[in-house]
Amino acid sequence: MAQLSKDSFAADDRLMTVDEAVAAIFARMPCIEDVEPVSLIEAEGRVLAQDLIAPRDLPGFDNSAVDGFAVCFDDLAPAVETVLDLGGRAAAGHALAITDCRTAAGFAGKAVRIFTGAAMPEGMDTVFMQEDCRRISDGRVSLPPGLSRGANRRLRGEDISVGETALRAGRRLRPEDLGLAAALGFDRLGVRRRLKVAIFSTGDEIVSPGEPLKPSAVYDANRFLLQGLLRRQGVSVTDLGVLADDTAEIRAAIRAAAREHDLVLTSGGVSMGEEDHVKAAICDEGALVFWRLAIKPGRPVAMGVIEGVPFVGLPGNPVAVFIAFAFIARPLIAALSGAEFEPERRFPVKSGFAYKKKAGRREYVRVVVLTDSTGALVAEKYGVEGAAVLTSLTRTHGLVELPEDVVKVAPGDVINFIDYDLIR
Ligand SMILES: Nc1nc2c(c(=O)[nH]1)N[C@H]1C(S)=C(S)[C@@H](COP(=O)(O)OP(=O)(O)OC[C@H]3O[C@@H](n4cnc5c(N)ncnc54)[C@H](O)[C@@H]3O)O[C@H]1N2
Ligand code: MOO
Repeated sequence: MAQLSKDSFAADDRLMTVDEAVAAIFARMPCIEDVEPVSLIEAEGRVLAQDLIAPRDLPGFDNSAVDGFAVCFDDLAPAVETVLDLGGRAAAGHALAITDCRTAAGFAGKAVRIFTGAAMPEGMDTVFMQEDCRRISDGRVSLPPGLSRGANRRLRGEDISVGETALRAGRRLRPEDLGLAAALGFDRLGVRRRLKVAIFSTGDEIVSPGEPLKPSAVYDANRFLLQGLLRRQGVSVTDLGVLADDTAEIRAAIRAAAREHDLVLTSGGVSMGEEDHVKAAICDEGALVFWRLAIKPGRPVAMGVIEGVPFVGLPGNPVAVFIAFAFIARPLIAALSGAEFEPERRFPVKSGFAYKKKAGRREYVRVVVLTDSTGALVAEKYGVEGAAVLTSLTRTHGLVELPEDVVKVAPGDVINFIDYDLIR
């Protein structure tokens, strides 16, 4: 794997903004090169390694979008109903069956009974839906006026034409992408190998669920939160458990993890106290590339390079883990995996709350989104604020993003909402 140098990022005294950190990650982070072929069904969530070029037109032939009657538009009377003889039958997957021998030379002046997906008979350009037509018993059909030329016909190549780029390299493949690839005839795709990510929690007070809880200990929420978040990113996760607040132990564990993985993530131990050993371990074992960003929650997040492998020390508070993961670790994973990364869409909503904040940092407020009596979407802040409050994540819909320059929000102000589904 390509390795990062110790001086990959330049740090200065001012707190870096989230945008600066992400831009630096994308500018400097080498992505994994290895590509593996996988079956289409295994490709969901994986990162496409090369552009996928359409080897054929889609659809491959002009065909009917409805069950009904195909005609040549020029055979229709402009303003009144038209009665035509039926000359054939076109069913999907079958050759056109000519039912009227007299028309074997062509269908001029005839209609053809046609079904959805059947190829358009040559020379025909328009299809009536069967429920708009009247069958006349002697093999004729009455067609109403008013349809436009080309109605209910799907043109060859209207979805995608041969030679066009169907999916770009770097696409994290979604179910609909697999549908498109399959429709173009691909049964395997070249994807980047899964990123190998190691995680561990730190802290003398942290106990794995299932174990007895000593006084003043807490159960490890972060490893489980993180594993879920990581799985959704399509990476392979190694759970290294909980490490005590011991710099030597943490240093050794991080070094060993870096040798076997593409990325190491920890939680806890990155703030100011003398018990915060993770930051110290990164400085000793490798190089700190940033520590503390202009973001709340999540400010103490640390990033480093150990043995050429990126390392992110997420803060201990679970909400800080969630947010620093969404806005720092997730873009980093995209960069390392060679995946495209676009800032997730923000939706304007009305604020239902008043809020004050410091200039210069970006804040994320956990909110429920409701509809008011005028039909407008209103964001209501969750009642309990702290970054340790897990129910503030489980009982809300998403985050309101308050940019660096904002210092206060009043009820009724337009603010930007990000649904959790877009960031995990
Ligand atoms: N003097 C200062 N104190 C703190 C600052 C600061 O700037 N100056 N920053 C605060 C902020 S903001 C955060 S966030 C936390 C980050 O602290 P650490 O990353 O050093 O994390 P810990 O001190 O180890 O733990 C913080 C908190 O989270 C709990 N925790 C830790 N790991 C887990 C886990 N796996 N599952 C559940 N809960 C966990 C831990 O028990 C603590 O309560 O620092 C503030 N302090
Ligand atoms: O930045 Mo801390 O993450 O608010 O609790």
